[in-house]
Amino acid sequence: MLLQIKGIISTINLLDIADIVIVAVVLYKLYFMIKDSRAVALLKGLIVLLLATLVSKWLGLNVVNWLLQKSMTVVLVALPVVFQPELRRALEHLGRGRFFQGSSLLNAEEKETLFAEIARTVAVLSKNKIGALIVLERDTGLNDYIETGIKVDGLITSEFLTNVFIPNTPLHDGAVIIRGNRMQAAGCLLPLTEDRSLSKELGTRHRAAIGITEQTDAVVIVVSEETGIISVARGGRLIRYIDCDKLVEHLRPLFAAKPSSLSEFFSWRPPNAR
Ligand SMILES: Nc1ncnc2c1ncn2[C@@H]1O[C@H](COP(=O)(O)OP(=O)(O)OP(=O)(O)O)[C@@H](O)[C@H]1O
Repeated sequence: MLLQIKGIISTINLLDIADIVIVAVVLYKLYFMIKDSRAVALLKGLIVLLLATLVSKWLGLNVVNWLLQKSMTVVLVALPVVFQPELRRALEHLGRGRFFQGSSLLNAEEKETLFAEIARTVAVLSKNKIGALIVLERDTGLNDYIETGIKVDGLITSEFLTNVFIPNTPLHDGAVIIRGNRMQAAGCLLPLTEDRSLSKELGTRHRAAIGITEQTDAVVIVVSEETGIISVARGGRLIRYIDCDKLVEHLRPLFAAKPSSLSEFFSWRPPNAR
């Protein structure tokens, strides 16, 4: 027995170890990607289906086994369709490494100015219960959504941004999209989330904020017209009841200069704050 183990160990070379490490890291990342997501429920369903298939084969239930095998095929074919947004985000994340990415649009000082202007705007809007939807572009281009609105090219200042959301003005309906420190468009239409587990009190403004962050890596700030509550959406999750003074603290890490693509890949976790 000991000799056998020694024999196996002596056949393992560096490439085998690298092979095992890569598979382990990929499985570990995969686990964190699907943890807390709807993929977990689906994975459980698949495991049940797999077990049922094995048991039916073991018991000799030929027709049941045949049916289960066919349904496994159908489920596997349907997976890319059902998880299109998740797959898209994962692939975009891979392609978003430093190697592929242009340099950040803003330097540290410009970012701080932008965040301060946004925080001042949000404070005014929240206090006066003026609804707002502010989308901050990150690495995923938002041109498709910019096209749905009215193009506006202007440096973000608190006065300018506040003005856009004043009720009954032409641009107040829909979302503002910001790239770098410039507004690209206002009155933009965003995709609504289809997440049925969301609280009924969240209307289309909040659902649009979550929707676009499911499909892109954008960060969205929402001010509720009804309550003045400030929320931040990212990665398909909504963090509510954000203190206006703390908004910058929420934004800063999301726009921090990135480490190399490799270390970013290994350190990535799906956002899970709600
Ligand atoms: N798909 C969308 N894309 C962009 N903006 C949208 C979208 N759907 C709704 N909105 C904005 O949200 C407004 C309606 O908000 P609604 O009251 O339905 O949402 P809510 O989440 O309850 O927000 P609030 O708390 O501000 O009332 C619209 O007037 C529009 O400005």
